[in-house]
Amino acid sequence: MAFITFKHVNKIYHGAVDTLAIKDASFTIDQGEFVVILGPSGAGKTTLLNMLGGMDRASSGEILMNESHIDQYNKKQLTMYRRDHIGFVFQFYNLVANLTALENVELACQLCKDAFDPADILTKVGLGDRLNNFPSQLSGGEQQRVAIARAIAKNPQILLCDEPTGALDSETGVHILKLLTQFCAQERVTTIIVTHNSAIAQLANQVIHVHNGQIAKIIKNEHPLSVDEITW
Ligand SMILES: Nc1ncnc2c1ncn2[C@@H]1O[C@H](COP(=O)(O)OP(=O)(O)OP(=O)(O)O)[C@@H](O)[C@H]1O
Repeated sequence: MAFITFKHVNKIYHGAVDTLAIKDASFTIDQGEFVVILGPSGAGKTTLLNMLGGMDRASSGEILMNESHIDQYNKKQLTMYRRDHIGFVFQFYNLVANLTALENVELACQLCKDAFDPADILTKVGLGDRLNNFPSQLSGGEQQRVAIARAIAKNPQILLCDEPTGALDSETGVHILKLLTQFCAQERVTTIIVTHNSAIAQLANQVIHVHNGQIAKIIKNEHPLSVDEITW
């Protein structure tokens, strides 16, 4: 049994005009995999990630994590699922501006059962000497490292990253990808990255190509490249 399963998932956004954002998506992800969801703007990548992370619901179909039916969870169960199992990293970091780096990570850990020590994790991502800096006193790459520390410190089973290097120059992006791949390998945390950057796909065990709301193809990669080997 796979760790994560999507079976015939559809997502319709209801509005003045209904949008079928995801059509009949089926795939599986194993524990500890590094997965890239790749596709152009508007393809439905974020919609897939939000359903995976319990931030949004499928309109139909099944979503399972460890044999639990996420698609049937009520609001409270979804909150617990997000809190206990999911770490999120966003393109624009989403840090709290009036909290320091340390306080941002502490805040995310407060409600978690098995959280790591926030200062330890910030030190691991190379920010041991920046604990008391506010986001505005950090570079974009450093802010993203705080955001990764915040997601990792919860000790999640799944790390979901939406264009985590999208706002960074390529050199800083490489540092961020190294952190993510190292964490995935060392802690065996299933890591799923949404991007339109096909270079990043070379790092993945599995690449899920999304076009017009459909899974266009799924490529399994027995020998993913390391971050130093990829060409941008
Ligand atoms: N809350 C919403 N309400 C209505 N339509 C939405 C909503 N969110 C997304 N959509 C639509 O669903 C489709 C898929 O959007 P989604 O954000 O998942 O794409 P994406 O591949 O992540 O794009 P990008 O790379 O630009 O972020 C798009 O047509 C979008 O306009």
